[in-house]
Amino acid sequence: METLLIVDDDKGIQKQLKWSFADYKVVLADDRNSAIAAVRRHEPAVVTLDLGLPPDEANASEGLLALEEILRISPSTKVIVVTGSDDKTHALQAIAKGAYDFYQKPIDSDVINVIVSRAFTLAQLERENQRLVDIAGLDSGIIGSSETIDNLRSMIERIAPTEITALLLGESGTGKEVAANAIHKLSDRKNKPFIAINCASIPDTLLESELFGFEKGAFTGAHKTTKGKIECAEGGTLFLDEIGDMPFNLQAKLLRFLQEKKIERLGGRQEIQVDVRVVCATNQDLSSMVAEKTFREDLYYRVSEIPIMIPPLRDRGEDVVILAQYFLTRYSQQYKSQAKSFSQEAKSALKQYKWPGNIRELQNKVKSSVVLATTSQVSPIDLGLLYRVDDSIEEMPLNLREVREKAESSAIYRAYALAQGNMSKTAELLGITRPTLYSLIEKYELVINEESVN
Ligand SMILES: Nc1ncnc2c1ncn2[C@@H]1O[C@H](COP(=O)(O)OP(=O)(O)OP(=O)(O)O)[C@@H](O)[C@H]1O
Repeated sequence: METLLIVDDDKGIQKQLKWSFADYKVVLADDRNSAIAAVRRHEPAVVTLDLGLPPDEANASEGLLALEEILRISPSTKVIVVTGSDDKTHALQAIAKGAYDFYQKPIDSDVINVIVSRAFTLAQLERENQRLVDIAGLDSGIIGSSETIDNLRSMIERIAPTEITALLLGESGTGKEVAANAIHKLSDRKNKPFIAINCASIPDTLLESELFGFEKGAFTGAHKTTKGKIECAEGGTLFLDEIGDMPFNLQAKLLRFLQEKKIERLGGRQEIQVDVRVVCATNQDLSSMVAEKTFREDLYYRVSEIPIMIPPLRDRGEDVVILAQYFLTRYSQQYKSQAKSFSQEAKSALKQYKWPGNIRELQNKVKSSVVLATTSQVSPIDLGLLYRVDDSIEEMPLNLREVREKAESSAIYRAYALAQGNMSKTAELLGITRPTLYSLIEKYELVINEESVN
């Protein structure tokens, strides 16, 4: 239960307020000293403070001093000042000193309840944000507090200061580039460039010049000598994403750079010494590529001195909610949206979904939910996710029609999750046609992700 401190010297008002705040643990104080003692002892998130405290009941000097002291001891406390019916001046003075809001007597319990409950909501959100910042605040930038992420973070902290070549393995969108960047940021190279290049997204013919650079006149269109990504990363870190897509004929040249730290630009005759640390990533099975002779064995051993597995989001437990809240806060500020938190159903839906696109998919879903949400709480509908009520047998209704309906919607949800959102596969798994699936979804008012209707 949240603690609310009421500071008022009028016993009648104390009683009235205590009675109207039955949902909180109410602590009472009747002057500045007892108010300060209560703040230190009970650390209330919200305080209502009558500005007319003894020995200056007719004015606001004691109340304003109490406000300053409370905020000095506990700057995040939400103080709602209570003033006389026509005392706007002191109310505004209090706001200028950092009070959260003001309220003018006579007391209307409905109105003051709304103000206090909003203050608690804000305090709670601020606490949640602070918790996320604490978790995320680690220099690594890798958000999450699950055991798998803790292990990943400590592994990264250990290898970052060394020159070892790490091979980051994991599904698409799990945060391989984030991990590579963390290795860079926690190393002595942190003030030098971090350069990422995705070997799969650059045509084979261009990859060599992108990486190694070229001399003027090396090929048609090479109007001036240009440095490649390796030289641009001098002193820093080069992240080679999708290393499995490196063309075979370029692999020998890459190996030479990794072993001797020397490169030659395209069309150049001169060797250039470079000081670049390399981190690689792939979601392919490099060892079977070695067996199939599409990836050089010597390069494989050179790039995978330490293989690091980045776990998929579905194996990170509560992290999905922590990450979602982090993205929600970020996008809500960016889009000036009123969406501030997730409903209980939305949190369950986030945990139930399998996230085939991992954190990238989560990020995109949260981003659109921020735009779609019409209230401060994001629902599963805003996220475009299905939400399944977890029923234990004891909680199942005895009415057979209801049991059937619940079982059906639960089966639809499971099939949908197994089919990773593909509607044709969902229908196939359930042994029904797509139109029947759609009519069941409509009947049970299940929410589906429109993007995945295919
Ligand atoms: N732990 C994390 N904390 C915060 N954001 C994260 C985290 N992991 C990933 N992200 C975000 O998720 C998105 C995808 O991450 P990233 O590009 O690092 O994945 P990837 O595994 O390299 O993907 P791909 O294999 O498709 O290149 C990025 O926007 C990234 O900022």
